[in-house]
Amino acid sequence: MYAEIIIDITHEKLDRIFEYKVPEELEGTLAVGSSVLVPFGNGDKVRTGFIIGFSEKSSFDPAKIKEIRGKAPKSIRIEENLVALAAWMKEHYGGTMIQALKTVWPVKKQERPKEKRIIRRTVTEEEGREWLALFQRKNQKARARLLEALLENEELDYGWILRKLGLTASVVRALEEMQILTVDTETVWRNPVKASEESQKQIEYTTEQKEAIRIFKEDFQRGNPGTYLLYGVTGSGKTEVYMEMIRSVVQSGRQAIVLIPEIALTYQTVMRFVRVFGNRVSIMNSRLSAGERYDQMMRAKNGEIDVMIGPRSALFTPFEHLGLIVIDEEHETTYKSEQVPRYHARETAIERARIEGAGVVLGSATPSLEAFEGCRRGQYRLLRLTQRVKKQKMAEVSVIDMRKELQKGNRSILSDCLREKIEDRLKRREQVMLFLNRRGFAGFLSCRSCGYVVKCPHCDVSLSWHRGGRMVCHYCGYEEPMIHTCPSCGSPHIGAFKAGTQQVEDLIRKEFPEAKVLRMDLDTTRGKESYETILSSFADQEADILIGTQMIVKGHDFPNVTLVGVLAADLSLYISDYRAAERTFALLCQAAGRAGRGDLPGEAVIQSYNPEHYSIQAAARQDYEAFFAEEMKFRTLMGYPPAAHLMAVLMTSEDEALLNKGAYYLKLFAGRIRTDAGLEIIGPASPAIGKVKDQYRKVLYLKHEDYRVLTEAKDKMEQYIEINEGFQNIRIQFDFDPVQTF
Ligand SMILES: Nc1ncnc2c1ncn2[C@@H]1O[C@H](COP(=O)(O)OP(=O)(O)OP(=O)(O)O)[C@@H](O)[C@H]1O
Ligand SMILES: [Zn+2]
Ligand SMILES: [Zn+2]
Repeated sequence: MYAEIIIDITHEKLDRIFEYKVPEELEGTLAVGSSVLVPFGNGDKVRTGFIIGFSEKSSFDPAKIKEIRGKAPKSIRIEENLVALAAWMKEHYGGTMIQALKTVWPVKKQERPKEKRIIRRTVTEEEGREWLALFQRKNQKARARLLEALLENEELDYGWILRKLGLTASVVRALEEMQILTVDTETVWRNPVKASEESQKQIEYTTEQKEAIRIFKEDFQRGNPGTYLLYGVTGSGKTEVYMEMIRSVVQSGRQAIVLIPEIALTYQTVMRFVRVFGNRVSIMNSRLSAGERYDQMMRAKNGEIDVMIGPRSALFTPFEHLGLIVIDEEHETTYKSEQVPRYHARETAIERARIEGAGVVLGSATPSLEAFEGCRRGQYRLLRLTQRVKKQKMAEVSVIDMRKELQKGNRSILSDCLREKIEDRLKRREQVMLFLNRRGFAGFLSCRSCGYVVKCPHCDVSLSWHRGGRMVCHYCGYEEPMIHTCPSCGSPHIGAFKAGTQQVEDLIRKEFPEAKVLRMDLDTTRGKESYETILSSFADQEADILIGTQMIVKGHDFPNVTLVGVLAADLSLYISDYRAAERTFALLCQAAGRAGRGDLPGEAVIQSYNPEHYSIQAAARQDYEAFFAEEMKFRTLMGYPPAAHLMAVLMTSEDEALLNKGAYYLKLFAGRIRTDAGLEIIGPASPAIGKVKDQYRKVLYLKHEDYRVLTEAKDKMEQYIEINEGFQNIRIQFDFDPVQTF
């Protein structure tokens, strides 16, 4: 018997299957996904490898095939289904098989769970009392204290009781030798979710909710759930629908994964699930330690939980009988991985569900073009929630032309209209959210006399002005003190002109000194808990105005918010990215959706320098379908996803001349791959950011309607790079249907 093995080394040249003989004594104990020790390379150094298949016959001379040395110690087998998923990911997104395996099974073997020691009384109560009397007679106080505690509780936590009673380990050992107690070591699967006392409130589903639930349940019970898009306006009760679907999945003995963008993975959201599923729910997020993540994986594998909630990587939770994957806010760009393999969680979830016979529910108020187009093509089933649960009206939206404000002589970042409405809300003691599409105190620094922009010497991006008089690079962290004269022309008129959240806060405090203001952005939420603290104090109405970046528009329910202001709505339109309009539309709708979720009607004010743009117009009317129609025309015309597929080939090197040469030859090669199929090649271009951490970057884009033509091109390019010495000092990555520009 022979095993097909992937060696645990990330190196493109070793990205192939190696055959090893399975020794007789190991036959039957190894399976696909097992990790083993094998001799490899010069001097037969022992390496770890993963088994991805078996064969009866070898394709090489059996005499030359080496033998597996043994199982890798303390290793846990990767589920066979996840090995299959990894193979699909490698094929679909590029990268090596070992990178794909490590993506679906991110647990490193040294991440052992915490161990807990427990002391148990082994004698009866009566015997115990006799021993106690003996210790007291002999004046052995420490022994007596421990035994007294054990007579009250048959089981005690070792560390805790020693600390509490001020005992040493030798006391425990003495009683252990007398066979009064035993010390057992147990593995504790740490649970980050603490089940709450609050019980779940009873709700009567709306007609639309019932219909969505019914359709899913029927398909699921028939054994062929597919992919659904739950397209529901903000506040329409999508989360309740997911929970009901999950309940039916769990009742039939299967498990569910709920993906939520990290930013929206709040205590509020998690508790809603805990109220329904108790301690059968777990979460996975980046704030958990490696050990805690391991524990959650093991709890899932051991069948101790039914529901896993988490960001993108929770998709790989090793459930035994997966029944449903929910992707909330499916349009979010964070569902695309920025590490090789650059997978998209939506596509990967659909593939995992296909392998395991599970269903996928995508939910959004502003679906991605991919999801809505998928429904139009009949690949996904559309489930609609058109009404908010309590029939609250959607916020009334007004668009303010900021160019006209300037003409009127208003140079402030607040339009007159928004200022008046804020005043009004403060009087009525209702809450306001102000949303700014940017991070930090200010944007770039430029010279008003000559136009010079201060840039990072390593990254080719502009430096940002931070409080305390420093200029900071947001890509690499480079800092220097603020300059006061222009290095190019010597003019003193150099400074920061774009507004940031901190500047908005300063302005609001000045204009509305009586208002209590909170600010939430990356700078104020660094600490572990501060994000929750800010949100809950705003929810408890301890502040009147919340100012923030995109993180405040995500999925929070603040019933007393009746006004949402969007400052500089179009900033995200100027990013050179084919998804800029889609992102702008989604952000504006989500922002407007924060207003009027309680009993009071809501209003939103969108300030823009480009108010005619269709994404802003459609967002003002909250008209997704109008936006979709307009945007699809653009994507079709330009051959962008989802109308066609796009593959970015990102090349980086420290050596600029070598990179330019490599990019030239790679393009030449790409042009010869499929001359018949109309493969379009764009570039090589210098990305918007031409240099990061002293690495130069170039990018090629390949476009085609058929995804398979692109994966074929990727395979050929990989082969070309591998045999070509010239590419040794150039790093190359592939990105399919990228969600960002390089
Ligand atoms: N049928 C219902 N009856 C009463 N309350 C409901 C019903 N469905 C949902 N709710 C409540 O309405 C609020 C909004 O619902 P939910 O959070 O599920 O909506 P959503 O569509 O996920 O919201 P969003 O995407 O805007 O964050 C929640 O407090 C939820 O408990
Ligand atoms: Zn200047
Ligand atoms: Zn930098």
